[in-house]
Amino acid sequence: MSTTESANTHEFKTEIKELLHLIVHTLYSHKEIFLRELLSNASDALSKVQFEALTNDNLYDKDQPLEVKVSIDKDNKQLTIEDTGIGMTEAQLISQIGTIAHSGTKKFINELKENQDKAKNPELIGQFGVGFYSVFMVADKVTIETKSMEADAPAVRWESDGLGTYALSESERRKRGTAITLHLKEDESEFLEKYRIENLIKQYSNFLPFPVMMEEEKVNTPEALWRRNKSDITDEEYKEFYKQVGNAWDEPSHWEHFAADAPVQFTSVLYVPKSAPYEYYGQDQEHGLKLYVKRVFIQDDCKELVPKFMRFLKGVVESEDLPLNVSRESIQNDRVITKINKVLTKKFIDGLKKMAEKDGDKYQEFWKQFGRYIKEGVHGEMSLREKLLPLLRFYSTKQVDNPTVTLKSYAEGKVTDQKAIYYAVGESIEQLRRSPHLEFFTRNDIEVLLLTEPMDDLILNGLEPFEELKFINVESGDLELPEELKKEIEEPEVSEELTALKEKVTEVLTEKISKVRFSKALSDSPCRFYNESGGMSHNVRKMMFSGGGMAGMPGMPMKRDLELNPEHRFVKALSTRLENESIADQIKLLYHMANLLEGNVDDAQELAGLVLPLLR
Ligand SMILES: Nc1ncnc2c1ncn2[C@@H]1O[C@H](COP(=O)(O)OP(=O)(O)OP(=O)(O)O)[C@@H](O)[C@H]1O
Repeated sequence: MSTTESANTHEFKTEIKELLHLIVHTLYSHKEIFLRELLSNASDALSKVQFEALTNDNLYDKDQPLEVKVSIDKDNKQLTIEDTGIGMTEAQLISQIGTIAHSGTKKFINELKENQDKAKNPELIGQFGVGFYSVFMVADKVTIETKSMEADAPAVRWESDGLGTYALSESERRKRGTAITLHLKEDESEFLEKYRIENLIKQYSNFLPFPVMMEEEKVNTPEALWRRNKSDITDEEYKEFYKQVGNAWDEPSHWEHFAADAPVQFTSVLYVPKSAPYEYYGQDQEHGLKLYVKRVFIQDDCKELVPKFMRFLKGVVESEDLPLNVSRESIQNDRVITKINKVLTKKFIDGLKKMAEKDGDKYQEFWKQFGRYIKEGVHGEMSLREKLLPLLRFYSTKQVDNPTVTLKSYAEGKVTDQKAIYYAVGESIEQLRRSPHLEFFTRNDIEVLLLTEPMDDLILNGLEPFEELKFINVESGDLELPEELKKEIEEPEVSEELTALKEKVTEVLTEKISKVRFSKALSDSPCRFYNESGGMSHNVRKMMFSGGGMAGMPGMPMKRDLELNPEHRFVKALSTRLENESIADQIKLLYHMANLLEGNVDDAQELAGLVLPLLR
């Protein structure tokens, strides 16, 4: 390459500089992970070339054995990891080594800038895989020499001290693949010790599917763990394999290892991680299952192997019944894959059921982390709904410490004539416990399920009755109460003054309220909202109108209905002040009160303006 020094020196992108800063300042207590990251990249590169070899006759250096070599040069303080994988062209080197692969990692880095506490939690950071750049924790200079599998692509050399720039030049390399040489920092000589490197390979990368060689000897055990006999595998081995296959730092909380022969042949190990992925709502959240066919790695995060709500699982599926040349496109409609999906789903759900029966505490932990995924399944997978319903767990007015209530246990505790399963949705259990909506139910000993996810309302609302009990939000205008209790909240006869108050409230709040009613449902609170006219509960409204694409959808009822407690002294007092010149402001305060009691603020400025005079 006849380029000048300045012409082949490139600047890192800002995001890479940020990542480097983060790595050096937060991950130093786990320096050794650089080796795992490099070996995992090498193994991926080997898998890709193995797959390519199936169809590509022009593959460069086709007969190279597929392996990784790790070598130490003590005199020059260098550690080299070399693979015979797919290699990189110059353009690939620039684009792949120069960007952060996972969109989640980018978001995470941004958040870290705002919340430094998170940066102190290496487990959290570990969820993202910092990748290649972890080398700069131990090296002050790194060289990559790489020759792509494309026959006519020249070999390239990349070199950087990790401080802001990297240099590209021509490389002498003739063999296909990539060699990464680390010039170790002064105090990192532990990584020049053969036993140390061997131990790390065994600890983190033992199950890589290709041999990892040191001085002509194989260090790892590249036999596929999932093909071995269950009874021969120790828990430690399963946990190790999880870390490697899931690119994880934590331990799995649960795993299922099974093989099926009919209706389709496959073997799999599925893992449930200890904690849920950092980002639930990310649209592009990855699936964690790898697909192998006849020992050849085909695809990472294969979405078709399980329904979407099971995307938090990590692990491996291998089948003999698929052709080696399956492509991403053909997988989507493949009948074998569909069958595997069915069997995996059933086995997994059965496994959870068993866990719930045998070890309630363990299931609780699972539920706290992954319950929202199961609810998503209940909502989205009609054909699985029946199977998933018994897995649901809830907090309730009678069970505020742990989510232990099932639909079945709820139904068993219903009061005479109860026709519905009542539920309330809010920000937190603490806030819900004090909600005015619950006063009536608590007084009458009717249990109410307490839910805190924005989507919960939509999910329960969409369910068919359970054992003939409909799902009804406590905010609903029609609670379908047992006959005997109906009377209790029927609109009572009230005094003339109160009737006049109702008219005044309707007039003052006409912009925000559709209907006003008196009811004795409330005990301690002066008022609450209910939904009769619009039928949309607070949470659904919030989800639909907050920022999302549905904001301002025409025809969507924005107004709510207001219920007043005729026995409350504040309401009674208001009714005696109808001629007072500040009555409109006082009524507006009533509206704000209903919001505050739900834990919300609507029009904070107006509220502040109304409260200020009271402080004079
Ligand atoms: N040994 C290698 N051979 C070929 N390509 C490589 C090699 N090492 C890295 N790459 C390329 O560089 C990219 C970036 O690697 P990096 O380790 O930073 O992230 P990643 O492996 O994609 O993700 P992760 O964060 O999970 O490690 C890889 O996706 C791959 O395309």
